[in-house]
Amino acid sequence: MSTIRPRRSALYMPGSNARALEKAKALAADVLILDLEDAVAPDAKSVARDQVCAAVREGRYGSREVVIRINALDTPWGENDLAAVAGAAPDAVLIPKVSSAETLAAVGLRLRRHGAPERTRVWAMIETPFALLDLSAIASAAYDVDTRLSCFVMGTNDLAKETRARLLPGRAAMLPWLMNAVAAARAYGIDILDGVYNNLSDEAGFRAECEQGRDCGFDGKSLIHPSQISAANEVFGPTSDELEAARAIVAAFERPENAHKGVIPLNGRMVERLHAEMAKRVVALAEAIAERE
Ligand SMILES: CC(C)(COP(=O)(O)OP(=O)(O)OC[C@H]1O[C@@H](n2cnc3c(N)ncnc32)[C@H](O)[C@@H]1OP(=O)(O)O)[C@@H](O)C(=O)NCCC(=O)NCCSC(=O)C[C@H](O)C(=O)O
Ligand SMILES: [Mg+2]
Repeated sequence: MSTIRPRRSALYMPGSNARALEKAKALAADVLILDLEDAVAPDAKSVARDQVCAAVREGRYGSREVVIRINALDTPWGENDLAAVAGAAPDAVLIPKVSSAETLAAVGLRLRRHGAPERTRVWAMIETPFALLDLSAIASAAYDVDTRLSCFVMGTNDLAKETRARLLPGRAAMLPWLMNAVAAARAYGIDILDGVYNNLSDEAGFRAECEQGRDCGFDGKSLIHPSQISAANEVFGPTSDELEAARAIVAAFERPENAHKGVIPLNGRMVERLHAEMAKRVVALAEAIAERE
């Protein structure tokens, strides 16, 4: 089993907000997304870029994964963002509004030219109608090591804007796109994070959407406020019952009498080796979370 990096909670913060960048050092989010794009007004773009790169260079974010979202390459800021971010060496650069695999190839090329270290990965926002029509090709960029692609992040606000679909409780209109994106990510072995929930005062609605995202197969949820972190961590992490059940499955297949069996009964259920693989992943995720905490 490859090393698992918990990505239950990914908190966006405006790169122009120095207080938020500082506060993030003590928050329990698995991932911090320092934003240079939509959360930053045009006249604050260059100050935000300098501030974010300085904060990332200085570090002190502990085990949290630090990701910088740049402006798209076809905007007035994108090229300068990418050059500056390559030097700051975050864990990943998040590219907004990716509509084709070619964009990811262009990003990979520039990161190499600007001397970004190998450990800096590329994450892609899925938030345009063209991306929805070409998910498989975009995800397949992960097989080209030069693109560094390792994670998708859903941009459900932009999807609602571009398609005119409504973001209603249950997200019926979005579900086909969400599930196709999950399938594309899994096909090419990358992680995928769900979109944000905009209503900060609706805790029950937020939790329900986290549960829906987890049930759809997402690795975690992108967030907009620190108050959303603990519910996301809870929902996207294994419960103690799930962990106990997973350990029981792993242990059952390790017993000598089951060594050559493909399927066994356990506590009244059929359990196959594929369930043992799933169980091993649950155990590994729980261990990675425990290590972090
Ligand atoms: C949504 C907010 C503008 C609300 O701000 P505010 O009313 O100031 O929040 P609070 O007063 O409740 O803040 C309390 C303290 O917490 C800190 N804080 C708030 N938000 C963050 C954050 N995101 N990260 C870190 N720290 C945060 C405040 O500084 C307060 O601290 P203190 O002074 O010590 O009390 C605001 O929450 C916010 O800006 N959120 C992020 C918005 C954002 O980044 N949006 C862009 C990403 S979403 C997106 O683009 C999705 C995608 O592309 C799509 O298309 O769907
Ligand atoms: Mg967006």
